[in-house]
Amino acid sequence: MLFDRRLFSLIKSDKIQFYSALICGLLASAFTISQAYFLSRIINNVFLLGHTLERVKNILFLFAAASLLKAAFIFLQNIFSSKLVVEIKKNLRENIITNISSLGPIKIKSERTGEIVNTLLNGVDKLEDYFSKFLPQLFLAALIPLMILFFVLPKDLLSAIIFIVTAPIIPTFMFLIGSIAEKLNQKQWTTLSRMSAYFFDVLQGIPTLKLFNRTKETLKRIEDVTNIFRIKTLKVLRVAFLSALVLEVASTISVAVIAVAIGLRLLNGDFNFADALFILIIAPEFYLPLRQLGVSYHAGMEGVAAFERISLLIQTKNENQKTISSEHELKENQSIVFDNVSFTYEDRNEPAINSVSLVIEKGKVTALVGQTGSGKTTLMNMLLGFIKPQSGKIKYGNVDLNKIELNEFRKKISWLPQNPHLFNSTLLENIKLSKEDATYDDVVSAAMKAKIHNLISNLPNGYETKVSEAGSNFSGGEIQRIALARAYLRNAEIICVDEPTANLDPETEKEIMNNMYELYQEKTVLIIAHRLKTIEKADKIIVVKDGKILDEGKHDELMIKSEYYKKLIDEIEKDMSS
Ligand SMILES: Nc1ncnc2c1ncn2[C@@H]1O[C@H](COP(=O)(O)OP(=O)(O)OP(=O)(O)O)[C@@H](O)[C@H]1O
Repeated sequence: MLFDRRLFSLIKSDKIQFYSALICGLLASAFTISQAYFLSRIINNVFLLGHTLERVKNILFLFAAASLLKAAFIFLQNIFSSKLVVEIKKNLRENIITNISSLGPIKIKSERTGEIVNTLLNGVDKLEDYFSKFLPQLFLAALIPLMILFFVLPKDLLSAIIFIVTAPIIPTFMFLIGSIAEKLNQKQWTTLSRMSAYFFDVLQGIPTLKLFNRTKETLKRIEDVTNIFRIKTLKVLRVAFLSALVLEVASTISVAVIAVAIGLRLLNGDFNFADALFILIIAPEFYLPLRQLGVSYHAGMEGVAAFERISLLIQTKNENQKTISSEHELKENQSIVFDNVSFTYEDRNEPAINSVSLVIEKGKVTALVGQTGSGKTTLMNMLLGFIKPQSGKIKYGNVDLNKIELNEFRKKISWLPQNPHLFNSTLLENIKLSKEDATYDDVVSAAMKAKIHNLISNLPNGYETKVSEAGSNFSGGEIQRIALARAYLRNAEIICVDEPTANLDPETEKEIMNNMYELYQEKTVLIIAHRLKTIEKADKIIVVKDGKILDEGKHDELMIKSEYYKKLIDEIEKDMSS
């Protein structure tokens, strides 16, 4: 269905712009009718009645005024439509971004980035024609012919009947052909999305493809994907051209039927010439909105097809939008409790976390240790709110995290992931990301604590230095320090750290680690620990195995009581010495 309620509801607050555009379209058509009326009178008066210029001066003036007003209303219609479209596209993109960010990194990873980018850019752009051309035309195609009929009916019943009989032919053809085109359009859009996702994958994986000498196969695959898209696009265009042709022929024949009916009566002398001319001039205008609807039908279908994908992205419920009730006010400095928490990933049979209960004590350092795949990251992602437990509770003090607004809780957290992301903006902005209202001096002081200030101030542009995409103009150690500066600036009460495992030389690693220990002072810290030093210094170590807590305690205690822990530490020591 081309009149999609969900799409129409996007107009929401911009209804005034939409209806203004519609009213301007209707007024422009009213002045087209006036133009036809005055023109028919001018021709009749000058050629049949032999009136002088002086005598037709008034009608000429009215004709010119109608022409000017028509042009003015078309201009205004375009302005209102453009404003409407800009607003809708802006709201839609904001909506998509908000929804994507509320999904959290785990769900986003399961989406294909290329597809999201295609939807965000091309998909939203496709709606431009839907709102600026198709939707107003849908209303105008219903209203303008009625308006013309209103003027023609009193002058000639036969012409009005021909209009009424022939008018449905164009929409009928349009919907018949359109239903075929609609399916083709959906397929074309799916192919385009897949192609974008594939290109994005290839772009990101170019070094890997080069390294494994797979460039040729990839080029062949690109050729195949592009060819499929070309064939599907041509199919859509073929149907679009065919539909335009059919609509043109149908409207031309209809106008011809009216012309013959009028001509015969004129020959017989039983029809007034001025009225006949008026109807003849106005006849193409009767079919014009229907034909234009046919032309924009293609744009409308593209918009609906694109919206199918967009709606998937904006429908994802923002589960985090919960309001805090007064009894759930967040207090300061509380311990965090995992109470019998379980979680299984969508595409897995075994739970990643299985009935886990643990306490992350306030003001203390808790380290998670365990083999790869044991569930450490999943536990941390739960605390960060990226994953919700499917059973059990996570509590901050007495407050269930499920019952509070996650963004409020997140304000209390600093996160140092293994590979911090730097954005393609200045160093200043990258550090300020953790505290929007920080001053320049705050940023410098945080950078000093993170021991990155000297490096930054020696750069030609200092804190205004542009960071390349994903920080590619900085080393792994430097990126870690910038992330550390973010954490110092944020000065949050809870710090979540996924300890870096690679990319750092021993000296840098030692310095960064020392820096981190300074940051941990008097904070509630949860670390996914990979270093013996960190583990030894932790106030509590939680040993994770196959999604369960195997043991917990201090390093010395665990070395005595847990064989499994001893084995883990042996492996860590081996890794560090290799
Ligand atoms: N997005 C995901 N979708 C499906 N399964 C996942 C996903 N992320 C993790 N898993 C699975 O969940 C289990 C726990 O993974 P998790 O990443 O929490 O382990 P980890 O202890 O942090 O491992 P590592 O030390 O290697 O980072 C593993 O079996 C893993 O394969």
